[in-house]
Amino acid sequence: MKADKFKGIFPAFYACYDDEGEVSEERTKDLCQYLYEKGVQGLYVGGSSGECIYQNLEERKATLKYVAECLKGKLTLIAHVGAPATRDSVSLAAYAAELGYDALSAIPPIYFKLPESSIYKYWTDIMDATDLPFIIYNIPQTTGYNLSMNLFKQLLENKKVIGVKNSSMPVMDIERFKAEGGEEFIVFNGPDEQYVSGRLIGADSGIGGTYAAMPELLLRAEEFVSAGKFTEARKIQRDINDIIIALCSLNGSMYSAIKEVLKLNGINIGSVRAPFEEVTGEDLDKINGIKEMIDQAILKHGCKVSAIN
Ligand SMILES: CC(=O)N[C@H](C=O)[C@@H](O)[C@H](O)[C@H](O)CO
Ligand SMILES: CC(=O)C(=O)O
Repeated sequence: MKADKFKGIFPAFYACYDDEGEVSEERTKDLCQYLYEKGVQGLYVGGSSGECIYQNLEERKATLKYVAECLKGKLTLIAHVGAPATRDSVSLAAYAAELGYDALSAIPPIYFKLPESSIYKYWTDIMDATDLPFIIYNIPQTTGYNLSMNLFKQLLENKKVIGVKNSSMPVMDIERFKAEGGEEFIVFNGPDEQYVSGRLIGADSGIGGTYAAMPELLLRAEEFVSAGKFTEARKIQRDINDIIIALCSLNGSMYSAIKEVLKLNGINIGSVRAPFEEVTGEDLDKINGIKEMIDQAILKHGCKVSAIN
């Protein structure tokens, strides 16, 4: 197991739609190329940011396919295959393996409040479907289930479990998962607002829903952390947080705000799917200001604008 390929900055990939709201091959590949050129280490495809819960299986498979066609062998690709029914997750997992993804990941079952035995079975059924390594996704804010140490330890007995993406807010959860998982076990920081603190307390890497809006800043934060430059790291985290708060302060979903920012960067991946709401009216005019905040922060912190050239 080469842990290094799971180290670094992994933007959560967005759903890319055409003007009619259908998954777009061309726009999916545009976003792939854009992020590749920024120098990120990998992508987390089809998660919350991929609007997975609002897409059908065919759409999710199409996205997995377009991303693999563009970036397989170039970046580390993690397929999120969580779905309400185990059979759909298994079908997505098998397809991701066929496409050559590097790892699978999944949220726990949603909607029904199932016992831990069912959650264990759900994740294990996904793992049994392929030879790929597996990354547990703990995101209690959206799933209502917070991974217990008990179930975590049980899952660690399966050698396919190589990591956890932890999005719960206490950074101590990251510390505990790392302590229990061990040196080789990969812990991904979930909350982008706590990237620096997550890394300091034990996270190896980060997967985040806002990274693709400002990959330069996250890559730079990582440079500061790995160089032990903690004052600089804290300062860039503050600017990242101001940007996230601004992205979340508009009248539509954060993903809509981010997609509008991306449009200003020349990347049109359409809008968001209902029930997510679009940013509209006067709030749409505020996007220019957010893009300006990102550009200013990129300059201020001496970020590389492109990894290629
Ligand atoms: C609750 C949630 O969606 N968490 C995401 C994944 O961990 C984050 O990446 C957020 O999108 C990000 O921290 C902005 O709040
Ligand atoms: C991290 C995130 O936003 C996702 O699950 O896609």
